[in-house]
Amino acid sequence: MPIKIPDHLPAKEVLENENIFVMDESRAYRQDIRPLRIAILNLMPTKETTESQILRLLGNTPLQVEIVLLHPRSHTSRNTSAEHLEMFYKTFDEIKNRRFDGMIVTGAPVEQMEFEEVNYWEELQEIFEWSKTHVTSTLHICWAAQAGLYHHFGVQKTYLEKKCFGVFSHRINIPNVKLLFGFDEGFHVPHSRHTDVERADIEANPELHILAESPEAGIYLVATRDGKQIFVTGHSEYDPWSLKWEYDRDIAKGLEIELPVNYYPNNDPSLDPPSTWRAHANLLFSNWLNYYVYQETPYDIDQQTEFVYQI
Ligand SMILES: CC(=O)SCCNC(=O)CCNC(=O)[C@H](O)C(C)(C)COP(=O)(O)OP(=O)(O)OC[C@H]1O[C@@H](n2cnc3c(N)ncnc32)[C@H](O)[C@@H]1OP(=O)(O)O
Ligand SMILES: N[C@@H](CCO)C(=O)O
Repeated sequence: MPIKIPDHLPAKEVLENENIFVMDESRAYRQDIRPLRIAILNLMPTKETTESQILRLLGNTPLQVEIVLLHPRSHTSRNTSAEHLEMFYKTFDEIKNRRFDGMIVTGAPVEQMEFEEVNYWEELQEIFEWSKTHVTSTLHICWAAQAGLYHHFGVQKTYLEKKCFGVFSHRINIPNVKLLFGFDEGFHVPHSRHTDVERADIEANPELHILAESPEAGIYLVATRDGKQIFVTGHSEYDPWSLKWEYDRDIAKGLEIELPVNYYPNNDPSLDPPSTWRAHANLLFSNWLNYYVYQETPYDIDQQTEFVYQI
């Protein structure tokens, strides 16, 4: 939440220069407050695990957040029960006449097929188009980041020779961007993917900015200039155990898989992996909710306004 301080207090300029978000009294007085409406399009097979991971991060804010869980109607889930979906989820058709302050689109284990082979691709494209007019800011995670970059900007994914698997160190590329407020210069994020996006393909589009990346794992955070679309190639939302489950699963299946990098103490898979990315994950989600959703969305959500923020 922003600090509200008197309009002409000298500390206002000092804090603004340090990138602390300060709201003067006159703006604070004018600001109306209501719960934020966030849609979560959950494409993961392990939907219940992902629900906890994302809600844990969205819950770490003083803002009230109202959640609408979505699943693609054009896909029959193998790993989540129909009862669970019936009880807790809606489909796009049921909500497409509403507007949302924010939307999160999760990853999905379909990255090794072409986008057009994914059976809900057409529906996802329809949702991506709708998000441009009905959602203030959309956060795309892992495969959804690749899908969104491809749909909106024609960025192709590329196949990695070896799975990018582990916890990698990252650095900030552009200082003073609100999504990265409070971040340390170096921070850690898990990645778990067989595909990638190329720097040159992102840089070729002047609308896109690479906000953070990793020398080993590559591009991590990309945003449009107005912050309306955020693309996150890693899994900051993962639990400490998520990479272990994936590693154990692949070993049990007899798949070729190396130990996740920089994960187990002494690279010993019998030892408990510590979480080294939780603080960053919380900050990423609360910065997004605060600066890209809450501060930008209109009080009357059905009223369309232009974004004022520019990176
Ligand atoms: C790059 C990223 O975004 S990473 C994020 C993805 N990571 C994860 O999902 C990690 C957790 N997932 C898992 O561990 C595994 O997917 C498991 C254990 C749940 C299932 O593994 P498997 O049995 O080998 O795969 P399965 O055959 O069930 O297919 C996996 C998923 O892909 C879906 N899928 C397969 N083919 C298609 C297709 N053509 N179009 C759309 N979805 C497809 C399956 O339907 C299933 O998803 P669902 O449960 O929502 O229906
Ligand atoms: N994180 C994914 C990558 C495959 O899409 C997994 O290992 O399940």
